[in-house]
Amino acid sequence: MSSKCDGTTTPVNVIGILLRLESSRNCNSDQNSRILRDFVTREVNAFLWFSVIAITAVLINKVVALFRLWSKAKLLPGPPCPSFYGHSEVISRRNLTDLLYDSHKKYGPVVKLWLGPMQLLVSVKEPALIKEILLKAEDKLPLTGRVFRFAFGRSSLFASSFEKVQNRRQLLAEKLDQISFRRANVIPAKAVDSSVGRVQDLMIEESIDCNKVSQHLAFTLLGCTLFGDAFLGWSKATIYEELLMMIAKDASFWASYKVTPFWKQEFWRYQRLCVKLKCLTQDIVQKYRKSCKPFSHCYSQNLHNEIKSTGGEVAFDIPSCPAAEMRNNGFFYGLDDHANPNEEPYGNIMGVMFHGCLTTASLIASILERLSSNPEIQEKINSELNSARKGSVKDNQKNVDNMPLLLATIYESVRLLPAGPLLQRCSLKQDLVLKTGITIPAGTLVVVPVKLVQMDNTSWGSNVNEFNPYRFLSKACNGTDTTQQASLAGENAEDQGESSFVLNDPTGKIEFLPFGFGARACVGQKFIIQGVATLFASLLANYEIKLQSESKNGSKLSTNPSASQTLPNSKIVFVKRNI
Ligand code: HEM
Repeated sequence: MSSKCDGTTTPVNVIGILLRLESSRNCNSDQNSRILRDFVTREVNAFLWFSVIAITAVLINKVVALFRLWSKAKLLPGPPCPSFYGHSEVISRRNLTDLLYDSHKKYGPVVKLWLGPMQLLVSVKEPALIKEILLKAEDKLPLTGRVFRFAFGRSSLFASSFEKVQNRRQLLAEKLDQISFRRANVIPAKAVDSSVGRVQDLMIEESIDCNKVSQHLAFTLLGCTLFGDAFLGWSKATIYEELLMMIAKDASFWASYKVTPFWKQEFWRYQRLCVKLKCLTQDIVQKYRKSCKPFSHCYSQNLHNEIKSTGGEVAFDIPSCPAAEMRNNGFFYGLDDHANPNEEPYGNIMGVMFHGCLTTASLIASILERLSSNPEIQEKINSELNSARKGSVKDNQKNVDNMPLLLATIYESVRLLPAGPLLQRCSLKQDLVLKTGITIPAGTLVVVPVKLVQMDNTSWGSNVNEFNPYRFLSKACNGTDTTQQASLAGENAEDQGESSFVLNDPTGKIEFLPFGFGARACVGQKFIIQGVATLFASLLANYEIKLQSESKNGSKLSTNPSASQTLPNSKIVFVKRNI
């Protein structure tokens, strides 16, 4: 007799043995499944415990970070928080610049606002503090990179971390310097030439929409810079411009989603526009690479002859640009690196077109608006242009360099209407400790309200709201180097007669921030100031810009420094000069 696993006994014979074998197999499989069940239960329990511990650790971390942020933020001045969710509701009801204007007035140069329970915004308005922050905080908020990433893929020029953009920034700056040095004048002259053709088409009842023409001039200027001759003969340029503007309209909206909105049809429509733009970018880049002789000698000679034969005049001499030199130094060489897996092919190029077009269009619109409502300044610039031409026709750069009133007009226009209302910075990893002892916690969105800084009467004088390019000029005394300061404070230099002026270049002054400052300042600043100056020199040589009579009354800009200074988009008229 032997016992079964359940305790019963079976006789020792063949059948018995078979039955015993069978029962022991059953018994083993029961045991196995019990062991398996125990194992699974233990594993699941271990996993659950691990998850609970991990989630608790994350939560504790968050709570500690929250308390740390709150305790540090408590020391910063600012309006009391209306709810756990911060000031978001107040901000959505009011313009942020207006809110900051009132808050700075009440709380001083540093003000905090809560955008959410974990998102702190600190605004700084005092020049010394601004300088320190813009030099110390080199990162930007991740949202900045998201606008470009959503539209054009991963980019190494417009990303939030400074580490990622450092190299490409330097490379772009070098390329733009080369362009400024070699062909600063030929680009705008051609841009004007090609744009004016379009300007005629855009004319409705002899007047033209200021924003539309500015957008077109900016697009042509940037296109000519990046793609050379290939751009001027490109049949798809108009579609490219339209696509770029359609994307620009929605870019911030889609980037504001924390989770990519795959479920929205409109999002896919937007993505299709971005893909189309990429295909067109590829097309023009290939054309550019094939031609690879932007502004060749041949073209400039033809253009020169053409203009001479029509009796017109170009503002400046057109330099030749040897093809071999351009082939080796092609604009995209190194800038759009296809071998880099962290970059979308053509992403940087689309990013530069996007940012460059929007900001430059806003600057051109502002200048057109100011010039059309200040005909006396326009005429003075025109006589400045005539004397510059008499002086050094051969030296391209010197011509705009010798036009201080034109340059001052550009600086004054961008002071009154900067491309964006805020500069933003962020120190992603470390707290920012300022010399004054103020600590701004890591991850805080630090903003500089550019409009408020550039409209501050303590830096710019009592006439801060007026368009007065003379604030950037000093009177040159008897041709000597001695200059009389009539600048920043905005004294009326124009009252000092028709004597020659020298420009007090505001670049690098912390009260003048349209192109930012510090490690993340705009790479295109020098290039675009020179480009736009040459563009206007060419434009004013051929046309007088006038405000259409019925839009005169409605075109006054607000004089309230906190008010959002958007241009009224007046209708302007280009009147051909008799030359
Ligand atoms: C009137 C025209 C322009 C204006 C007003 C303008 C303004 C600005 C501003 C305010 C910034 C941010 C600076 C900061 O945060 O300190 C910026 C960044 C930048 N700009 Fe411009 N910009 C203009 C044209 C251009 C052009 C034509 C290019 C290139 C061809 C360019 C390239 C860049 C780049 C690459 C950055 C990113 C810098 C970074 O994030 O590190 N900009 N620009």
